[in-house]
This record gives sequence, C-alpha cells and structure tokens, in this order.
Amino acid sequence: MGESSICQVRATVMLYDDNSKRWVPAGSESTSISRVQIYHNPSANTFRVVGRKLQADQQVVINCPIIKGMKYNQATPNFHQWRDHKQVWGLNFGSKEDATLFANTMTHALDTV
Ligand SMILES: CCOC(=O)[C@@H]1C[C@@H](CC)[C@@H]2C=C[C@H]3CCN(C(=O)[C@@H]4CC[C@H]5C=C[C@]6(CCCN6C(=O)[C@H](Cc6ccccc6Cl)NC(C)=O)C(=O)N54)[C@@H]3C(=O)N12
Repeated sequence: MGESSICQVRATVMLYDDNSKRWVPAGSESTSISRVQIYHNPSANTFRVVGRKLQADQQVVINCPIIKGMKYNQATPNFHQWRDHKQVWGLNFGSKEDATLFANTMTHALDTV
C-alpha cells in the first residue's frame, strides 16, 4: 500500500532565510504558485508535505515529513508556517479556504503520527 494524497491546495512555498531575515521562494528563484499536497502512507502511518510548481517543469519545491510534536503556526489566515530540523517553511495560500483545508489536514496528521 503506497502513499495517497489526502489534501491538495495551492500555495506559494517559502523558506525563511535567517541571514537576510527574509522569506524567499522555495525552489528556483521565481515566486510562483505550487500545488501542495499532504501524502499519507497508511501502512507506515507517516505523512509528508509535497509541493510541485504549477509551471511546466513541476519542480518539487518541498518534500517535508510531518514529525510528531511539530508545531504548526497559523501566523495569519493565509500564511502558515512550521520548523523542520534545519529550516522554517511558510505557505502563502491562494485562498483562505485552502489555508483552512490544509491546516485541518495538518492538524489531523499531527494528531495521528
Ligand atoms: C505582511 C508582510 O509580510 C511580509 O513581508 C513577509 C512575507 C510574507 C509571505 C511571502 C510573510 C507573511 C506573513 C507574515 C506573518 C508574520 N511574518 C513573519 O515573518 C514574522 C514576523 C517576525 C518574523 C520573525 C520570525 C519568524 C520568521 C522565522 C520563524 N518566525 C517566527 O516567528 C516563528 C513562528 C513559529 C511559531 C511557532 C511554531 C513555528 C513557527 Cl515557524 N517563531 C518561532 C519561535 O520559531 C516569523 O514568522 N516572523 C510573516 C511575514 O513577515 N511575511
């Protein structure tokens, strides 16, 4: 049994650059919308966030496991963020509905792992 996508939203995936104290777009320089999904592997009971640019190249801009105890911060209604072991991710959602859907799925994942 492989992984299946349990939620799909549109968001710009950002990384916080500690040196410049700025948010920079993940992946190649261009700030653009990605399709961001949460995948669930039921046999391993693992979840991860995967984002691909909507542009032709479908570049993977985030592939981040959802780790037990991770804090998911809804900084604003459509900008949410979390830390992994080495960086801070930010999602700038295309809509508040997408933000709510993603947050609900992330919360479910964090309650389950
Ligand atoms: C409107 C104009 O927006 C902007 O120009 C930029 C570009 C906008 C998108 C393209 C983006 C949108 C929305 C706002 C919302 C506020 N915000 C910030 O960055 C705030 C302001 C101060 C700054 C300081 C630190 C910083 C960065 C790194 C992480 N962090 C923390 O505070 C973490 C948070 C956290 C809490 C709990 C759990 C996990 C985590 Cl991660 N705390 C800790 C304890 O880790 C942070 O989030 N910060 C955004 C912003 O400015 N911008």
